[in-house]
Amino acid sequence: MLASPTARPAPPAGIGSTLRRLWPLLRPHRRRLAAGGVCILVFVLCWPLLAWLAGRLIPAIGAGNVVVTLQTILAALAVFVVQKAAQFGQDTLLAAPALHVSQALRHELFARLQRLDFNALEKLSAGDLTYRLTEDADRVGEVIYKTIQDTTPSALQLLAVLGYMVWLDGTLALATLLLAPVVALLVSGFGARVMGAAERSQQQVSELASLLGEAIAGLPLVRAFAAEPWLQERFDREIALHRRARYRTLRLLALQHPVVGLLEAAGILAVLLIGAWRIQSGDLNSQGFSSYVAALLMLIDPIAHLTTNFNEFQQGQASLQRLRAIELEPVETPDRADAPPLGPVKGALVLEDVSFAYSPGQPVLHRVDLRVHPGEVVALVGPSGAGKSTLFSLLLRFNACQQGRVLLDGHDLADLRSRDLRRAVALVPQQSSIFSGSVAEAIAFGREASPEAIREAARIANADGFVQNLPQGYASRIEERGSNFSGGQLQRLAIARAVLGNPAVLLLDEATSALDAEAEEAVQSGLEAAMAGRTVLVIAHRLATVQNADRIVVLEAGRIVEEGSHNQLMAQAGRYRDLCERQFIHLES
Ligand SMILES: Nc1ncnc2c1ncn2[C@@H]1O[C@H](COP(=O)(O)OP(=O)(O)OP(=O)(O)O)[C@@H](O)[C@H]1O
Repeated sequence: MLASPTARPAPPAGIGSTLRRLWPLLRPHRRRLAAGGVCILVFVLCWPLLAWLAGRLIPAIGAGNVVVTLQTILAALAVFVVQKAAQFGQDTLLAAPALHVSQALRHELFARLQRLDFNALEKLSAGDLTYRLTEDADRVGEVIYKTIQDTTPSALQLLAVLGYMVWLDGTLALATLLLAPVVALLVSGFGARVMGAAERSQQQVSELASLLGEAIAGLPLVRAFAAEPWLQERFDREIALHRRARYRTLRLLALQHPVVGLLEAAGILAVLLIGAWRIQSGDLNSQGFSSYVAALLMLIDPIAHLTTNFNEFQQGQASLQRLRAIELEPVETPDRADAPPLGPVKGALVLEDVSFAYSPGQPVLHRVDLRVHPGEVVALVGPSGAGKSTLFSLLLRFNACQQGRVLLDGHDLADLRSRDLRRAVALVPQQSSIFSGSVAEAIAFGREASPEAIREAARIANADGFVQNLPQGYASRIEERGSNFSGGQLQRLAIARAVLGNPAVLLLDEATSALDAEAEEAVQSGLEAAMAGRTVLVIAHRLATVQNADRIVVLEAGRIVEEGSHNQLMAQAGRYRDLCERQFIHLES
């Protein structure tokens, strides 16, 4: 029952490919980015200026020179005001593009999800996908924001301050710089390990989300089977795995901060020693050295930011990779560029020598030939796994047959625009999944429809009566999974949704769930009205539909084994009669 597979992993992405992936999303915001860039520049250039002022200030304080001290403090204050204003500009100007990018990323991914190949989609877990589109997308957005608004200024600050230090005293700067590669190596080494650990921990959360998705949907069933301890144990196992994976990441991060911090402290102490030697040998004066130390202290902040951001960048890359994995899943075959629009449809369906397999070498439909005339009602019956739902999936072009052709009014379905096809062929699924929202929205389901058209569809489906009796009529809210409506009411809404666009063909997957006699009668009367004047293919479970159908087609192991009216097939004493006797014997008698 639980946890379907997660999307396959994408190959590892480097920083370059990450930026290449994100740049098209950033491009529309280049003006704001440029303005933000100017603010960053002002912000960054203020640092060497402040270091220079510190060089003047510290000796002036030491000499008790109040005038110079006051002048320098006022100048520093002015620089701080400019710098903080630039920082505000940079943060506000760059926040919008960063947020837009994460929104665009989510939009693209959701659009991709809507186009995914049905088989690929069915194999993916809803919980895992939800996690990717929420948490992973959020993390990527956060990294984009940080990279633009924090990492870039920090890196530039580092460069500007280092440049100033080299200008002050090359030898001292060289000694300082010798430490930098050691720090950089350690940081990047840690980064790679943090990324690996983060990926494992995110994968674990995904699996947790898959389990939760299934658990929440199946909670009534779990309770009915008293399987709570089993599910709890399974959940506990997942959260323990998650805790362990998360702990590994946190331990790495915990180790990284003191190691980098220690290196920095040792570096500063070494610089102080070398500074004393430079002053002694007369190569540097105390003002220059004060300035140098101030600049050195100004390096700590950007290094700390860069280290943290680098880790977050690595974690963000793990998330981006998980998002990219969705992009690698196959999508539905797009419509042919020259697909002609489908005019008015009569509803003639033809399956010509159709064979289909989900996996190579395991055919589910074998050389099926079927002709359904406009307005005809054909019931599909057959044992479980015979291929009835698969046949429906071909008629909606959720799947394409590997051999033969499926035609609607003489047009090969492969040549039609999927949107046209799905407007002409409407589905009433077995489980009437209705989206939350108002009743009118649930019937319209994204299509332009006047209130009258919606009401008319509901009237046909025998739903208008009960909807009118709701306190807010068609504006009444349907909760998630239709929990505030009865099974029969939801089925009638699903019928209304199907007939709204006046489709020529109706595919009915009759609900097998037991409705009470009254609800069943209400649904049945809705169905009969909906079927009038349309070609109907029905996966039949109700005896009434089977008996009233113009033709009954018996499918077995992917082949049509019998065809005819109820009476003809009963007279034949073949598979159909056998099925009837087994399934409906009490009704027959
Ligand atoms: N997405 C899929 N991937 C692989 N195999 C599938 C998939 N869907 C269905 N099958 C297989 O194809 C065969 C036909 O399944 P199908 O759902 O079409 O049968 P059915 O007649 O509708 O059964 P039921 O009455 O139980 O719904 C079964 O063996 C099933 O296991």
